[in-house]
Amino acid sequence: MKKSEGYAHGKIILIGEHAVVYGQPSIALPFPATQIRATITPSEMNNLTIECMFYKGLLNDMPELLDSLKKVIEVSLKRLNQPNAFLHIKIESTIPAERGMGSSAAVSVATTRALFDYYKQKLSREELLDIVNIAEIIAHGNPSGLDALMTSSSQPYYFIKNQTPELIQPNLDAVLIVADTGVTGQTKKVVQQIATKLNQTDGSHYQEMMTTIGELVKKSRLALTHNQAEELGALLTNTHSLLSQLGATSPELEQLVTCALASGALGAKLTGGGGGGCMIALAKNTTEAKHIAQNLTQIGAKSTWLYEMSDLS
Ligand SMILES: Nc1ncnc2c1ncn2[C@@H]1O[C@H](COP(=O)(O)OP(=O)(O)OP(=O)(O)O)[C@@H](O)[C@H]1O
Ligand SMILES: C[C@@](O)(CCO)CC(=O)[O-]
Repeated sequence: MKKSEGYAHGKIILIGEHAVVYGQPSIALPFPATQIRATITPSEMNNLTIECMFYKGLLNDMPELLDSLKKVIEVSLKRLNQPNAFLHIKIESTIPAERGMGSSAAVSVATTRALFDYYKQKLSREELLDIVNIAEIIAHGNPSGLDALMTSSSQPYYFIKNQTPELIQPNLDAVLIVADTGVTGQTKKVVQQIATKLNQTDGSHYQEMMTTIGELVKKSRLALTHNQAEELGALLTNTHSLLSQLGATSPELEQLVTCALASGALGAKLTGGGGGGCMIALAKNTTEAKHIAQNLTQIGAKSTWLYEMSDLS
């Protein structure tokens, strides 16, 4: 039986989420600890069928929640000149959905890769990002393009919307803890709420916050590449405070950030779209990171991961 597979992984935004939508820089890391696989086989029903954690059935009957997946399939098949393909598309994922780890972009990346592979067509990086970003407009409303890049790349990037992303080479002896509140985030909603704040008559205060986040990102790049863990930690915490003022946090995120800092983290912040989802904390070393992760679990974090920053050197 003909079969193809496409893969993508999660991403962690170290710093710059939300402000990146408005042209500020951001720094993000690939997160290969979480993965998505899309598998394509011929459909036994002479139709296009989908199987994933949210739904099993015909493409045409998919719930609105999966509109971005529907879009990515339609756009890919159109570009492949296969508008009436009879396929079964199965999505298996260890990226928690709606938690700021880029699950929507990763589903699109894996599915596009699998479809192009099924029809033995070359897929350039530009075309992949173009297709995924069309779907991300549905998922996020006004995507920066960061998630599409990061879920399909294996290296860290310094990213500014509509500019060629710059690879960065971290030099940091520290460990990042990633913790999931277990509560779904609301990226699209938070992106919309921030847009409303920026557009209101007294929105200049929020514009200034975006610029400040951009400055903190630039400083973070220096700290990340010059082994300045304490400096980076402070920059992360400052950014979290600005993201909170922008309305991107949630009670569960606040609880985990406060707990991480009280447990000795050098810094902590939400990551991704916010409104729930995941947070990150920076620890001096693995021992401290394990201690912080343990405390986060005790107060309710659903999952925690340790990310050795030296692995990126
Ligand atoms: N395993 C999956 N199977 C099918 N669709 C999925 C799966 N995981 C995620 N999705 C799609 O991605 C959507 C979640 O996207 P959303 O932007 O809210 O979260 P995220 O991408 O994880 O977070 P962020 O964009 O902040 O990093 C889901 O509503 C669904 O459409
Ligand atoms: C919140 C945001 O900055 C990151 C979501 O992972 C949105 C985007 O960049 O498209």
